[in-house]
Amino acid sequence: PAMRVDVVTIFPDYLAPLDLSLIGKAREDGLLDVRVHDLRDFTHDRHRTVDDTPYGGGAGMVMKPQPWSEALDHVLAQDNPSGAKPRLVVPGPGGQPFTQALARELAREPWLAFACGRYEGIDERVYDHAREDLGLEVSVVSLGDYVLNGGEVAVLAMVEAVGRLVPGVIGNAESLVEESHEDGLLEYPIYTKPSSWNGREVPPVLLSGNHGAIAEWRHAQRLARTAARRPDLLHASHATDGRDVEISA
Ligand SMILES: NCc1ccc(-c2ccccc2)nc1
Repeated sequence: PAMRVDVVTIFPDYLAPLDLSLIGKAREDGLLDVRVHDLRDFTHDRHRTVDDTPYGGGAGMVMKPQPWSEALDHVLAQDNPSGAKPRLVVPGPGGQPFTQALARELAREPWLAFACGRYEGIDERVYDHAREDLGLEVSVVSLGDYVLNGGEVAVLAMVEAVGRLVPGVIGNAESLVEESHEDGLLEYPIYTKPSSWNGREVPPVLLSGNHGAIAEWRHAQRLARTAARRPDLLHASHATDGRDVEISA
């Protein structure tokens, strides 16, 4: 069964990359049903106004609640005779961290709706309305502690991270296992032909055919890389054997 993904944004063209390559093919194959909605289609004034000044003062503008309410009503009503509900995901710098674990969780949902904020964000009553009146589960999700100009770029990243986990989207060619963050360690260095390039050799163990030694070397590299670059990811279960391992920066 396809996963349905709705995205509401004032910049629908920003989501055009979802028509390309992997996600695009998954859409053709009917594995992903991605629909992009222009928030301005749910305004009724001549200027298609979606924002206004913040109560309480402060810089910037706030997204008005009414267009969002009508956009969400449209999403919920479109091709939805059973009255099913999507999980609403709102990218924002103040959200819970987006992790591979959350991507896996979202990949199990039959229907996701993404709300792309712009300006300083969306009127808080939209979140309350979605939860209390529309009965939606609403998750505010952050891709990292930095501020973008809007949620569209974050949605592209999340749809790619989640979409590729939907069964059938990734062929067997692209392996899904042993990826960074799949089991909490960063990935090991990888090499391909030629074995000698630019005066630089591929680590001999990888040409040895000794699969036990290769697996050992790779695990040691993952531990060392994680210790060097992401010590926050290391925990007790990743006990090293104490031997030092040379790694690239
Ligand atoms: N964590 C990345 C991220 C996601 C969304 C936004 C954002 C900025 C302005 C308005 C609405 C959302 N910023 C950063």
